[in-house]
Amino acid sequence: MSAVLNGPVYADVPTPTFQPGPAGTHITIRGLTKYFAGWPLYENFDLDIPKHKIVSVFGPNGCGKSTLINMIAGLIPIDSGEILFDGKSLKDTKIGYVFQNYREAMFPWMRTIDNIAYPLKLEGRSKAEVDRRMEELVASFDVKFDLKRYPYELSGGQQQTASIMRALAPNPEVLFLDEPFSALDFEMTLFIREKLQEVFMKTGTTMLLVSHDLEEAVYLADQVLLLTKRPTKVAEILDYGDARPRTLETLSSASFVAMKKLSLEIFQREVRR
Ligand SMILES: Nc1ncnc2c1ncn2[C@@H]1O[C@H](COP(=O)(O)OP(=O)(O)OP(=O)(O)O)[C@@H](O)[C@H]1O
Repeated sequence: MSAVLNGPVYADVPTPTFQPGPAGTHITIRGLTKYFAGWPLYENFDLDIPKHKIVSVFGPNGCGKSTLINMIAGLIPIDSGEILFDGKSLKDTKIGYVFQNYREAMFPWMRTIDNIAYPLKLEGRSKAEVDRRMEELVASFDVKFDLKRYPYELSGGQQQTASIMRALAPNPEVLFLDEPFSALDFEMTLFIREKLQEVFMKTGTTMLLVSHDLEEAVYLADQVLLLTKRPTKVAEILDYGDARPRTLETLSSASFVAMKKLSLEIFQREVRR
């Protein structure tokens, strides 16, 4: 009894209520905390990611760009916090993920076409549905290579094209792209960049893109999310509203150049801090 009477007195601290993001928010991140080996990478990190937009994540080396999208995509567990998609949890949300290393992303024992159709089969779609979706994807990606080949028989660009098709096959609500162009040559980078923009203009799929290349990050983005060094915070969020489709001419337009310059200034400020 005395243990109960003399026990610690807890103040009546209200538990913080979940603060939803502004209208148009797709992904709400609240109180996200992640430590690696006892060191904080993210601590009490909040972010709202808008719906039907492409958000490019940019920041100093090792600040946690990949870890951030991997935590949102559920590939890396978080220590604490909450991540909701339109108020739903990840398990009720359809997502797609494109890896930097396309060579390890595809099942080598499956033909390319079966790799692409795999998520549809996993969803239990009928053969007719799978065939219809595959035809749509092949047409929209203007595929000129033989999808009956095994992934290792294709060029790097063809493999990355196939892995983007696979990620898009089930019409995800969110597409995550971790350095999707970094292992590609320039010609293939341009091709895939245009394809992604076309898909985005047609479907409005929310996309989160990690890129080391500032030009590429800005070119595709509606919003550039600039991060600080770790423990990582939002340095700034810049809106970039140039009309789509963006083209090679966009790269020399005054608004694009100004956006790139401003992003670079913020990036350098954070690197030197
Ligand atoms: N499994 C892990 N164990 C320990 N530390 C890790 C682990 N994964 C990532 N880190 C560390 O967390 C930090 C963020 O890594 P992450 O790869 O997310 O950064 P990034 O910004 O994407 O990096 P880069 O710019 O080099 O691509 C780095 O310091 C990294 O060393």
